Amino acid sequence: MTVPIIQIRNLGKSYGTKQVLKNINLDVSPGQIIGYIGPNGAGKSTTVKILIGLIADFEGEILISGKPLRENVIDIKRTIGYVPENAEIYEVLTPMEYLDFVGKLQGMDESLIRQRATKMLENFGLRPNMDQRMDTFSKGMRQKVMLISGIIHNPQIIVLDEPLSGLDANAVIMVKEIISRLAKEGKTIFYCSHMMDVVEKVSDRIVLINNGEIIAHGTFEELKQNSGQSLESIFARLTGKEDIGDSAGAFLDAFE
Ligand SMILES: Nc1ncnc2c1ncn2[C@@H]1O[C@H](COP(=O)(O)OP(=O)(O)OP(=O)(O)O)[C@@H](O)[C@H]1O
Repeated sequence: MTVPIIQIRNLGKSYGTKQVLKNINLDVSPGQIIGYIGPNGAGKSTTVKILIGLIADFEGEILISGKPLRENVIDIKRTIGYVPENAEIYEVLTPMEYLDFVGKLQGMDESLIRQRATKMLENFGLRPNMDQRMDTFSKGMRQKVMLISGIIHNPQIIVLDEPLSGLDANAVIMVKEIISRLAKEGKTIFYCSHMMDVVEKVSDRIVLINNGEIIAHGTFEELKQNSGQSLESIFARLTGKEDIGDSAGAFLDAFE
């Protein structure tokens, strides 16, 4: 059996007296794509921030490639790539300057950064903008640069928080394909999203969290077995929000 690359054991997190993660247990094998989904405020970003070493104060244990995260955070950070949904990007820089900065923080050689960045920017259609300041960029263009910055160092684990945010249809197709190919190469993908249709298509396993707890876990086929429903309906049912149509009606009643 493959040794899990990520082992999350009894993970808990509180902000003051408010407990936002409770007893999260999860093993992820190399090459797996985990879809981590849950409603707003469920605890997805908190889990991710702990996983990438941004939040050090948590209960339980996380092992990455068998090593405890707490004691090996600097080394482990180099093996993880993170793409946040809304990153503070240094707008006064060009994509190339920004990627050069990020790559050097990861200990990469300048010529390798330039080579990879050029190729990746080019394939995202950003070649004409490579040396333009990013303050003129659209949200989607920035998101493409963020995606590249999260993977340029060729990490073993890639954590994506709503990576498709702001991307146009073609870019969405391309990123889905990139995610699948990275997984086939053995990279492990931890994919947080609200876009159920995409989660359903790209993930090997889906983990649904609500109020800081895992409430369902399995392949999409397993989750759907009992209900025969789409992931969106399963999500609504399990998180107790089956009356969304009523809520939408009530929302619009405000105009009356
Ligand atoms: N720094 C913080 N201090 C206090 N409470 C926080 C902090 N960060 C998050 N929370 C709370 O923790 C809970 C989980 O938040 P988190 O951002 O992890 O959820 P999420 O699932 O990522 O939500 P979303 O889909 O809206 O991004 C929420 O109730 C949130 O208000």
